[in-house]
Amino acid sequence: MIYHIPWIYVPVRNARAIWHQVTTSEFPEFAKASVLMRDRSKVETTIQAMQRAGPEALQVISDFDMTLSRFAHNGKRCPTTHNILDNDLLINDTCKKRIRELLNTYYPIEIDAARTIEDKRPHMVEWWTTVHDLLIQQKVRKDMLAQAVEESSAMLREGYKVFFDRLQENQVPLLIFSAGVGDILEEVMRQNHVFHPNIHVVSNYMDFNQCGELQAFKGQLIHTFNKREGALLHAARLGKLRERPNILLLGDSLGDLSMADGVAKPQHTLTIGFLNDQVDERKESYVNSFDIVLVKDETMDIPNDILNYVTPVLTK
Ligand SMILES: Nc1ccn([C@@H]2O[C@H](COP(=O)(O)O)[C@@H](O)[C@H]2O)c(=O)n1
Repeated sequence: MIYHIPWIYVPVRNARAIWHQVTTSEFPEFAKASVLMRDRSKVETTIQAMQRAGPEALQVISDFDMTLSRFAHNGKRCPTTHNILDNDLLINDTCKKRIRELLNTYYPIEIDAARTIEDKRPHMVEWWTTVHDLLIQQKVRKDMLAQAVEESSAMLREGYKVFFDRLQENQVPLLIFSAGVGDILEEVMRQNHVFHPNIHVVSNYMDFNQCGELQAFKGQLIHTFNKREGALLHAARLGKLRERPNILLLGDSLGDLSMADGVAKPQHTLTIGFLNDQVDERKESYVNSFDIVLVKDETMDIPNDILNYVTPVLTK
């Protein structure tokens, strides 16, 4: 007989094994129905090893859009950093219409479980470059960005403050590696009072002319599926950060798994994947690729629980 229990994805073949897993866990929070794991005992051993090494050995590498920020709230989609620019303050109606058409064309390709990453890459380059060109044509104004963020429905995941503050208090570096728009994600964090000094951002930053109008995007384009190149390119700039051997990695796309490829000598890596959309189609590949998969979970509860084990509470 094959039993299925919520937090373990693979079928368990006998009642003794189930009893063992239910009763011997040091990590009761993994019993949440939204938590899937391919190999729970490996996850637990990794957390224990990270705990022994302490916060000095830890770094967190995270994607931003739909990972630190929410995918949905009260049944409505929340905007990505690109979508926040869809505002009358910044772009005209024709441009909005075109950007929405592009989203409807390319987002389904980005999340299509039947296509390979190699197949998706050229489409992503096309999507990002077309949208960036449109934004440049609109001469998006730097002084309007903060208001656009204020007026947007962007939200960080529930429990975000505990997450950001805990990392800052323990001086654990947080590397945000985003294919979104760097200026916008910084502003989202600023307005939520969590843009702490331990945060380093690698993203697509806007380049403004002397009048404060968008004239280009800086550096090499980052899209969902070229983060490995970005990680290697920025490795030198990240200096000491690269030397922290234990990594907690958070992402919402299989492309995010390469965000840690620039780390010098990784020892213990724990990957958490937020599975927000196309759950049934993508569940299997996410469980095969991430150590922990959080299904339609809009909270930071599991990352916070893990940080509880690995970093001490220093205030209150
Ligand atoms: N014009 C665009 C381009 C991309 N997006 C979405 O933004 C996300 C950014 O990537 P992360 O690395 O931060 O996850 C990506 O998943 C795209 O769906 C967009 O909304 N508009």
